[in-house]
Amino acid sequence: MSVHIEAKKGDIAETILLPGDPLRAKWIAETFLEDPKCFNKIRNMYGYTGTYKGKRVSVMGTGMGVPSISIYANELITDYGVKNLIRVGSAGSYQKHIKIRDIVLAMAASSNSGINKLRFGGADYAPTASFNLFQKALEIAKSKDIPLKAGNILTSDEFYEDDFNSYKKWSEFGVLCVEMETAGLYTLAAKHDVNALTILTISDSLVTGERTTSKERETTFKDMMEIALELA
Ligand SMILES: O=P(O)(O)O[C@H]1O[C@H](CO)[C@@H](O)[C@H]1O
Ligand SMILES: O=c1cc[nH]c(=O)[nH]1
Repeated sequence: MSVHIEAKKGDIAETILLPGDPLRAKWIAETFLEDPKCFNKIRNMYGYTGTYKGKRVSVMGTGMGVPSISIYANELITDYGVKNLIRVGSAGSYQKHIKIRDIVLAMAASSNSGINKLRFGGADYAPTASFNLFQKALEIAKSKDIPLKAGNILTSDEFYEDDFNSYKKWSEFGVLCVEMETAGLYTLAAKHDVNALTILTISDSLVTGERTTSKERETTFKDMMEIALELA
């Protein structure tokens, strides 16, 4: 048992899927895993381990934002020996060509979070995806005919910005979309020499103001989940 996870050693698989929402973790476990067993309920941050096509895989919520995912990623890696951390999240598009329901692989994560400035004494660190997971995700998507976009994303500390138009600076420099955890996840994976990849489904667009309905989100999330589970 660690501070925020009540699982016993060995309860968590080497590969884990990490949605922000603990209820999405429960839905993934109940929808896709065989024989899922719940290993965590502390703070209602549900975690499950089951099998997918005969392989052991876990899924657990991370909460929202870099501080929250950093707590769970730290404990999963150092207390439970997790080696592959695959974030499955939603994101807001910053580009005209990144449409609602598109799937985006985060090659790198820019950030307005202060955590790496603190860590690196004011210098910039570039958190990047693990090459082997990234390459495998491309192959899986190709074999399943699932179109993908990939590039730099923004990990933001804010969901509600004071200045709505501030996204345009990131957009001008090629950032594809915004979410709130990946820079923290990629940095910790690098520190501990494990693998991490973020797969995102576009749930809304800052460019057009469109939003997906709950039903649409559920079905498009399925494509993202299939890529993530095949990676496991
Ligand atoms: O859908 P999830 O994985 O929670 O990801 C996105 O949604 C939340 C904001 O609504 C943030 O956690 C953001 O990163
Ligand atoms: O962090 C997020 C996630 C989805 N949509 C956004 O605009 N921001």
